[in-house]
Amino acid sequence: MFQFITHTNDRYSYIESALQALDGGCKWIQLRMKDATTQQIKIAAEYLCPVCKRYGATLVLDDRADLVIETGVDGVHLGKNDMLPDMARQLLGSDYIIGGTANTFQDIRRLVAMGVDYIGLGPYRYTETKKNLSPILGIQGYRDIVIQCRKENITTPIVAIGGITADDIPLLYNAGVQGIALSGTILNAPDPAEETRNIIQIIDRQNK
Ligand SMILES: Cc1ncc(COP(=O)(O)OP(=O)(O)O)c(N)n1
Ligand SMILES: Cc1ncsc1CCOP(=O)(O)O
Ligand SMILES: [Mg+2]
Repeated sequence: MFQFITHTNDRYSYIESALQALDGGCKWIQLRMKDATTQQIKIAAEYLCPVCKRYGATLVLDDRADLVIETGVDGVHLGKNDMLPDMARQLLGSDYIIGGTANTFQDIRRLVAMGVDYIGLGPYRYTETKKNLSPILGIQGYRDIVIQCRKENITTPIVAIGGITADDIPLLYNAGVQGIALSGTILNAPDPAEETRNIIQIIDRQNK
């Protein structure tokens, strides 16, 4: 599992960042547009929906469960300040993907009880991409939390996030996560589509 989280810099808009990742073979985009208006998010989501379908990629929105059905995306990623996942499930039903953010094992327990499809666990390390970061987990944090999940037979996929680069991926998979979410390391690479290809190869090797 590899999710690209959209961002913007002096070279790429949010939409262009998604197009770079799609060109590189990414099959799962999260449209995250912090500080954008509802109208801007809707326009970007409605543009990316058919593009992602052409690429055979899944598209989820960050935060905005309320816009999922009307924009036609595949689901939503919810943080602690967003709609509760069980409320989102009531709104969306079982055909949509709902992800939730965790920083601790207790967060994971709560999210699993609310029926999320996957968990974004982080941050792995410091990142400029998100303000008000939760405490950094580091590799030992992931190892400890994965062990606790196994003890309680929690099998919801865990996606590591936060300041992750290509070099970190084998270590994180060895710690027991099932997926990786990336933004900056792709967007800031000299050739983001090429970096996406490189990362997909690394992840494929972990899954063999
Ligand atoms: C895969 C994934 N994991 C965690 C997050 C963080 O979500 P959230 O805590 O809601 O913070 P914002 O992204 O909304 O700033 C995520 N977006 N994706
Ligand atoms: C959205 C989010 N949530 C925790 S860290 C993060 C940012 C991930 O982006 P990057 O890969 O650039 O650190
Ligand atoms: Mg959020």
